Amino acid sequence: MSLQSHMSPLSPMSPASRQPVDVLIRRVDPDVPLPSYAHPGDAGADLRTTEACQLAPGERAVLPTGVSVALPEGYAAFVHPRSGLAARCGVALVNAPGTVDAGYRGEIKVIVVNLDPRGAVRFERFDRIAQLVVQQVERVRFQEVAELPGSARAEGGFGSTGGHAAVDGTSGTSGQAALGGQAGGNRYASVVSDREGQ
Ligand SMILES: O=c1ccn([C@H]2C[C@H](O)[C@@H](COP(=O)(O)OP(=O)(O)OP(=O)(O)O)O2)c(=O)[nH]1
Repeated sequence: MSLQSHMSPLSPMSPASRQPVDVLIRRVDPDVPLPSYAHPGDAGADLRTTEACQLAPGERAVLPTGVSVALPEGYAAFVHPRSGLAARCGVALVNAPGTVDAGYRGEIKVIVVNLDPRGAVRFERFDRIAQLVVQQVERVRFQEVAELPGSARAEGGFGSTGGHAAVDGTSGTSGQAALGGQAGGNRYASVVSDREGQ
């Protein structure tokens, strides 16, 4: 019997059909728990800080995780924020997602920032501060051409499809530049009309 004939088209692939990829890991801090997935099906394995740290509003820090890895060629790992810390405390990663290259053998670090305008955030040693997502990545050959092939989106970007009240084209020069200034066609009125049409 083929695999497809006894699986509904909507059923997820059986976990047994995808073998985990082995990744060599070394503890820089001998006591740190290894990164682990909290639930079956999770994409990210939690990373912990090996240093306690307190961040005032707006402050950032580069925190050590106590581990280094050797990823197989063709893979990279991405350091992602934890949504619970973001929603409850305003903690973000400055460079989210951080990229860990296959050739990197140093300790994985996490660049946290406290975006809460009022409250300080404190991390204790071994608190889970981020999650590591390991993915296959392509290397490409850039082929220079004089003209690119056409597409439906063409050069539209930076809010060209509307839908955000905050995109009013008036706050900040960098925003204006990104929207193509006054001629960008994405000022507040056009965003409102876009919403009314939904
Ligand atoms: O959140 C992060 C991001 C990066 N790294 C490590 C792994 C990565 O392979 C290396 C370099 O990262 P990246 O390429 O982002 O840094 P860069 O500023 O471009 O430095 P470099 O010139 O060393 O590539 O730093 C981390 O530990 N955590």
